[in-house]
Amino acid sequence: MEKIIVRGGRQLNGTVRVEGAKNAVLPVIAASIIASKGKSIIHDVPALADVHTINQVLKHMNVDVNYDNNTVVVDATEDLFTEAPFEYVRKMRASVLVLGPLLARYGHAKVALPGGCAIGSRPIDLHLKGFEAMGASVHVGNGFVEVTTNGRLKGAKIYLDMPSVGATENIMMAAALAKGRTTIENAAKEPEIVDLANYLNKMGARIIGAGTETIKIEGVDTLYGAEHTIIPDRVEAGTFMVAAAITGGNVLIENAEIDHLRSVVSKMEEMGVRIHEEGTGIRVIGPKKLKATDIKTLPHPGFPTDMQSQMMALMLQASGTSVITETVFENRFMHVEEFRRMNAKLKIEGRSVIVEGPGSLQGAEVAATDLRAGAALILAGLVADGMTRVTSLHHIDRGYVDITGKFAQLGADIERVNDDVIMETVTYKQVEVQ
Ligand SMILES: CC(=O)N[C@H]1[C@@H](OP(=O)(O)OP(=O)(O)OC[C@H]2O[C@@H](n3ccc(=O)[nH]c3=O)[C@H](O)[C@@H]2O)O[C@H](CO)[C@@H](O)[C@@H]1O
Ligand SMILES: C=C(OP(=O)(O)O)C(=O)O
Repeated sequence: MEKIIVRGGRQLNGTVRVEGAKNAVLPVIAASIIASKGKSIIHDVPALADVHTINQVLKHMNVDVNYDNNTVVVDATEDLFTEAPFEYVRKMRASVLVLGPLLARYGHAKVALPGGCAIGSRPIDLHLKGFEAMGASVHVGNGFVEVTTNGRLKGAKIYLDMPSVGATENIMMAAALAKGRTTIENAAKEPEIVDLANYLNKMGARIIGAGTETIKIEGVDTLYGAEHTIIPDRVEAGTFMVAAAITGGNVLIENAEIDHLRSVVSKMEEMGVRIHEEGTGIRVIGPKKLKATDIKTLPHPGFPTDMQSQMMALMLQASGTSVITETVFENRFMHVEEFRRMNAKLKIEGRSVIVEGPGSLQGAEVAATDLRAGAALILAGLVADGMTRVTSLHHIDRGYVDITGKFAQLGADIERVNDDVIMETVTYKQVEVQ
């Protein structure tokens, strides 16, 4: 079994570069299939398992996709097959983002139902309500959701019950080719929404207001391939910010956008961490002693749920009682049990976790329950006494490129090993000796 092994006690120092954002690149690659003319060239595409999955989804639909040297070239000008099967959606929920583009271009899309996952039930009802408001019919059966429309979608006024990132993206993509104007109210405001709107506008779409709670989309007849560079990954940047802070280190995080991280910066400063912009990056200097704080996850610009578990690791080292309240997902505390295996003092009370610090964390064998939880366990391992072994690495590989190499470059004692290989080698050596 593959494991990441961390031996705690090293301070992290140096420079690390952040990749293009996973949560921006997935909708952008999905959107590239709306272009019935021309190729799209997408730069700063991270070599993640999720990128591989979305590329596979596109290839399955007869799209010509080439990924080389962090650049994806997409040619979707041939006739496309409008289905995404369960084998891809099972691996990555963001596969549902092909619904909007396919519906807009072909009036038909069929995608396996994503189902729940380790952080919550994650329905897609808001995506579907949006499509229905634009005149589409939705049919759910045999594990699939099928969306169809006779002729072109029609622009509509759509109010989202909550500012869902995926629903905002799917509706924005569908509306780009609809007849007339679509208005999305209570839209998600995440930087990744802005990145997608910028890319769609380069393709010929007419979208204004992305990044605010009202997005207006004037439908056009055709979209064309376009060239685009993906924004930096604010969650990867945030993860390295915590790494610097938790080890009392001094790290320059390059290619990080401080404006995308205001809530994280503000909370970490409250904890005593020094943070400032430096060139195109962020410098983070950890204090000798961290202070406790409280956090509530919220849609952007509130504190991001994708940084909740990493901040929990940081709070475990802070003096006093901290409280984390998770309001975005109903079940995103699976990492609490794993932290407890490392001697963390944590108590779950409804949607909050009470963190008692500073703890004396102990190395243990722990499992990544989702991708951010995996990163958080590595962070805890950086300061734990002894050796921490993190398993279920497929989760981490969805969202982090070479996390082991990047931490090692900053001075961490960390390696990725395959136990099976070690066992085989040991057995072989024993045989030799005998
Ligand atoms: C690929 C990607 O970009 N993933 C991000 C995206 O996920 P995703 O787009 O799935 O997240 P949403 O913003 O849609 O979900 C937020 C909340 O709304 C609920 N909901 C959502 C849609 C819907 O139709 N009905 C409904 O009830 C969800 O169950 C959840 O409780 O935003 C999340 C919230 O910032 C992040 O944690 C994920 O990393
Ligand atoms: C929850 C996340 O991603 P996804 O929506 O792809 O599961 C994440 O990036 O933390």
